[in-house]
Amino acid sequence: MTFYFGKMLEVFDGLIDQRLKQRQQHDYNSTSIESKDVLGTLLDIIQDKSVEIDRNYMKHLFLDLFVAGTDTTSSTLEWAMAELLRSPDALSKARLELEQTIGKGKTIEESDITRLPYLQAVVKETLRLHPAVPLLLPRKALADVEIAGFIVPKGAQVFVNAWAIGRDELTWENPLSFMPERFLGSNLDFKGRNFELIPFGSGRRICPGLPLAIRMLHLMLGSLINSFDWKLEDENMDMEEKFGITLQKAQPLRVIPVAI
Ligand code: HEM
Repeated sequence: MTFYFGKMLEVFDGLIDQRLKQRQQHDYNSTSIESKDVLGTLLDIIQDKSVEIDRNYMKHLFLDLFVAGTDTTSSTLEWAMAELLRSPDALSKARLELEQTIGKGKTIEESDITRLPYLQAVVKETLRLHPAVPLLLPRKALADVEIAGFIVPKGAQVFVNAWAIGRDELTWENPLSFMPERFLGSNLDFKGRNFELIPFGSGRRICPGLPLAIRMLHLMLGSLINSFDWKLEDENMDMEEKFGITLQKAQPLRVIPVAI
């Protein structure tokens, strides 16, 4: 792990050097896509506000964003595809909605997402059953606290089991079934206000990548469904989970895209 982190830090170093060089060139375009990404924004802040941001901090910020943002988003997408391929009815509904709203095979734009309630419900249902960070990030009690008759002593490490909350039969009807319909016409979402669905956590340490992750998930999932038909390599797909900091599929999803 340390080896890979070291390699990534080297890559970031190279990118920062390259970008600094570009910005010194006369034809540097301050409105280009690159200048608006995280690195461009940080360099703008340093330049415009004359603040010093240590290069080492910058590299470790990028490392945080990569580590926190890649496996989480890709495994959620994998679970969403796996669930849809096991639920032909849900897949047909998602596909029909895309066809009718944006047109078969067309590329999805960010602005289309609000017009795709079924796709949004599929993403919510996937995050309910397969929260990528199942125990959120650990907390530490600052003082003795009593919750529901239990004392959590000062200094105790506390995990919040978002995975179990999403499968609680007192809250969810048929908790183990993949039913995106349960979210249609409901205001319940994953932005930290509804404690029955907290795949991104809640409160001041809620996932800062939520807005990006959500856009990416809808765009990627919608594009995959709208651009191809999909065939499972093995009809008896295994849905076992591999437990870890992130919740992965134990057996990677293997599917064959078929041209539409
Ligand atoms: C489906 C995708 C994602 C899920 C399910 C997810 C989930 C989470 C969760 C549960 C936490 C801990 C929150 C808590 O304990 O209350 C977290 C923290 C974090 N996430 Fe995400 N995340 C996702 C994508 C991303 C992306 C795309 C980024 C950035 C590009 C990101 C950056 C972070 C960072 C930096 C933290 C630590 C925040 C802190 O400690 O204050 N995440 N995420």
